[in-house]
Amino acid sequence: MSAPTAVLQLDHITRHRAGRPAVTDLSLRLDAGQVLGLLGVNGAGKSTTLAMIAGALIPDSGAIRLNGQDFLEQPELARRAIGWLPERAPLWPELTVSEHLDAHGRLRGLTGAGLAQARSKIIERLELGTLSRRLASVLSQGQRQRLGLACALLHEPDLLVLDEPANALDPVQVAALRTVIREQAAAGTAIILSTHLLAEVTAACDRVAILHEGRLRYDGAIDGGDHKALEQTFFDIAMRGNGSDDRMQAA
Ligand SMILES: Nc1ncnc2c1ncn2[C@@H]1O[C@H](COP(=O)(O)OP(=O)(O)OP(=O)(O)O)[C@@H](O)[C@H]1O
Repeated sequence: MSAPTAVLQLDHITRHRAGRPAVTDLSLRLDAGQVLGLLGVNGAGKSTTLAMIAGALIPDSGAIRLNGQDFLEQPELARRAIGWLPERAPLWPELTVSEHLDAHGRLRGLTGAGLAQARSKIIERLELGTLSRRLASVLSQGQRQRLGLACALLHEPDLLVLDEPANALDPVQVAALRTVIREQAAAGTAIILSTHLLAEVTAACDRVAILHEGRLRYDGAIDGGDHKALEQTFFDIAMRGNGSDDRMQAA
């Protein structure tokens, strides 16, 4: 029996920024219902990788496939299949919460009753009801993040891309975010999130990929219990850059 088609497949992608390699020869596979944590120190290439997955940056070389389709050849399909929350949720200060959801829905091909239904559902799920008429300019950091997540989830994407989603959230908001991630994965969404905190990965993900200086240095499952070995691996890679290929696991 052949393996199911991956939701996301990166094949040897490379991208330079300002003339220097930011991501080099990166290959990754992500299946439905999986939560992959992309872990790395500042400048490791996490945001560049996620921006390529979300279609905001084009790789210099390599291929990205979404549900088996070449992403670069079919940007429309990609837009509908992906929900992206960048590091700082890009909001228009003069639009309300509800207007943001409408605008994002239309960009993803939702209209009429379908859009109204999707908007009500996500407002209820992310508890945005009391904020729906508020302008983005007056939202707190946590509320902005919640609206950004609602925009990313509105169209029920196959793939959710979250760049440092727990940044600037308080512990209650972090717990709520993890609940949404777990529920979304249980519903079959493939999720990739970036962080520089190992604890964030062990709490929210079932797999970890460690990037260092733009290269994949480790890819393995996260099991329950003691994460000391993983912590040591991350430390070795981050501090000495010598998490060697022999540590690479099959996910
Ligand atoms: N807009 C940009 N212009 C030029 N170089 C950039 C730009 N953004 C990132 N880079 C460079 O690309 C490399 C990878 O950066 P990237 O932001 O992808 O890493 P990161 O792991 O997300 O870091 P952080 O955790 O600090 O956000 C770094 O060397 C960085 O200096």
